[in-house]
Amino acid sequence: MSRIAEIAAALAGYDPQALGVGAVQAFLARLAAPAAVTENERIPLREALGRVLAEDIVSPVSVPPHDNSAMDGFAFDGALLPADAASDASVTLRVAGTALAGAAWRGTLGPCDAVKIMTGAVMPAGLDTVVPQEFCFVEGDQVRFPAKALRRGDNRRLCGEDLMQGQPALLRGERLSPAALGMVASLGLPAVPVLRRLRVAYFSTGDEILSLGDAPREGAVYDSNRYTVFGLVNRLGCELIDLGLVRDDPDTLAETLRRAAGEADAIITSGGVSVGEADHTRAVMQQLGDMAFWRVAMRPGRPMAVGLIPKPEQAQRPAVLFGLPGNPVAVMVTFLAFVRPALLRMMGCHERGCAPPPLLRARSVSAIRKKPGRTEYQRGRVEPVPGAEPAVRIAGNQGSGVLSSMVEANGLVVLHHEQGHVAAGDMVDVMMFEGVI
Ligand SMILES: Nc1nc2c(c(=O)[nH]1)N[C@H]1C(S)=C(S)[C@@H](COP(=O)(O)OP(=O)(O)OC[C@H]3O[C@@H](n4cnc5c(N)ncnc54)[C@H](O)[C@@H]3O)O[C@H]1N2
Ligand code: MOO
Repeated sequence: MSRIAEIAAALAGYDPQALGVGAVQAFLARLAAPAAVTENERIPLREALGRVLAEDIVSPVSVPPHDNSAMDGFAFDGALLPADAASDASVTLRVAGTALAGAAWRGTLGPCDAVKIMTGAVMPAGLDTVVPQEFCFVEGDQVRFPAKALRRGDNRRLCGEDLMQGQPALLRGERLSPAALGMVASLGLPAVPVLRRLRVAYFSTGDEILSLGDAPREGAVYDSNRYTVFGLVNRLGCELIDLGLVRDDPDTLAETLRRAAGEADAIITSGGVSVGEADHTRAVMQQLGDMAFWRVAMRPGRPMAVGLIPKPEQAQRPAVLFGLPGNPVAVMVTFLAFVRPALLRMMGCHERGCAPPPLLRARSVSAIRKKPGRTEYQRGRVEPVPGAEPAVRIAGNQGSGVLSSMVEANGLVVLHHEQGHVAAGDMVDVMMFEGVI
């Protein structure tokens, strides 16, 4: 049995002519093998943004490396605070010295001594609490402050409270965010082991498509999908192999598809997956690979093809093909809902990192027409509303070829499979995509 047939057989109620969004996601979770990439390399931290860790990172040190102050103020022994937390008493101590960040104070303390301390300075031995300087009155070498607002241990950061020496700080499969880069740097590590970039080949199909630089001609449109996909794939940190624009000619299509499978782990195409007469794309895909052609119960993005295209060296894992519909917004929506999670899985990301963006609840300013029985994604602009839930407004023309409303939008209003019309003022789910795609 072919791999596609095997996965289809394992999914209850699989119907390629009316596949729900959830069923597509479940199918792709099986098709896109986790960690298609195994080769790894060690690279400088500065180059590692968006890359996927190939090994766990175990903390060689504790962070912070010592107990230190979280405030500019005075360090003292918290045992000197009155037992009654509500007490109006004030505490008066002698200031024995000053501890600076990077210059610890190492003097000897008397029983009622405090040390003036700066944020980040090492806590002097025996002192465990810091009173911020705003609460203090200083006279000569005496400092006085009200006890009321303070608890023992306040304003002190403990050694290892962020990361403990010997503990795993980050796990294999983490896609390195700016915060993760900073965290690795806080451990003093200048380089990280990462998996090699996933290689994604792309080509556009269609005789009516023009490349940039071509003179306009009647009935033709410029190839916008190539640039959208360039942006989408780059955002994920994959290597894009741009195979350009392929005419609707079976030999050229077959040659390009073979080349794509030879060079890449995944292949994305746009156009030619619907039922148009002049399209050879479907036939060529079917001839070269193990394919499924779907009508997904969604809008935009109804026709879609997925499959496996074997590599020239048969022993190697085949390339996963995502044949996206030609309409520019359908490309983006199917990428966000289906291709992106699958690519993340293939890149070696851990499960938590592979999910589509979480949904935000927002109040719809617009009434929205919606037929139950398919999932619809409408471009929307979410704005914060002071003191209330965020509001979402449907952005312009929702035609699946209209990119201007996609540019205006910052999220997709997700109208779920069973959902019907939405009245103005109803709450809806929005998949925020700013910074994601
Ligand atoms: N009888 C039916 N017709 C259509 C159906 C259907 O189910 N039955 N589905 C419609 C839907 S929905 C979509 S989406 C399209 C998808 O068709 P294809 O994937 O075969 O795509 P094309 O026909 O090649 O192109 C569709 C549309 O997009 C424009 N396009 C294509 N490539 C690009 C590109 N690289 N850059 C910019 N624009 C592109 C193309 O000019 C067409 O306008 O089929 C419907 N029809
Ligand atoms: O479902 Mo198609 O992708 O909208 O235009």
